[in-house]
Amino acid sequence: MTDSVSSPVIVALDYDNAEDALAMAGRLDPAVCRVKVGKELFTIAGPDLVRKLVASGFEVFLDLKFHDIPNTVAAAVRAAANLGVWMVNVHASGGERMMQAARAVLEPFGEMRPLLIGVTVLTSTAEEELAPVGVTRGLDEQVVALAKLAKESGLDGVVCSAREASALKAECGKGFALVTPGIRPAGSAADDQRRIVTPVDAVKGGADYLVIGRPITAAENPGEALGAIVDDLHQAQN
Ligand SMILES: O=C(O)c1cc(=O)[nH]c(=O)n1[C@@H]1O[C@H](COP(=O)(O)O)[C@@H](O)[C@H]1O
Repeated sequence: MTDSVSSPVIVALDYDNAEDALAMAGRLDPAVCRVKVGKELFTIAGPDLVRKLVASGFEVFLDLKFHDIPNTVAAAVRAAANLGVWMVNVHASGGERMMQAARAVLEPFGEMRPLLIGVTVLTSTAEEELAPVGVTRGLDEQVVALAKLAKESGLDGVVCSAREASALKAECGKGFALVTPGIRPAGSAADDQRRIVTPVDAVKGGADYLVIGRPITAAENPGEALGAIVDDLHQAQN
């Protein structure tokens, strides 16, 4: 894990065009936060946009949540590594062979390889939504089981809700990164998220990275919104 960035915040650049994404990145400081490129932006703006963000000094989380046969996922993860991203993710529910293949393909990149992260249960998912898709154990149990599988498959960490962070730290250990979306400063709208936690509580619970989109990008002054979150985190640390 790198500590070249002074806060654990990863700003989700969820835009439908490269110009808006680059404009937002231009208002952020790569020494203070990282940025995330997800499915919509990548589908529209593609690898060029990722290269531009990397070239402007940002550590980029390429959030495409790969889930496919092992060969296809491994090839996609290699392509992401070739873009110079800092973090890339796959769905842990894709299984052990898929995750192992994704991890193996990063070996030749050595220390330059991106962190490989497994998605457990999306933060927009509520407990009652699991049974209809065939998951009969409880949500917390499912998150822990997928995180353990991701760890055994050689991954560097998982995406989970900060609500599950302390249980996962206990199960998976300190060096296993917990990346937590569904972060909402007190008083912000939950939007479509279901398992939300404030930034300070997330870090106190053991989250290593906080993925934050709308509370920053939809704020009247995104720089101030980020600054307020970072200040709260620093105060909570001291
Ligand atoms: O992998 C992710 O980043 C992710 C996983 C998850 O379980 N939940 C989740 O919200 N995300 C992403 O995190 C971001 C959250 O954005 P906001 O809800 O606007 O803060 C979005 O880009 C989501 O795609």
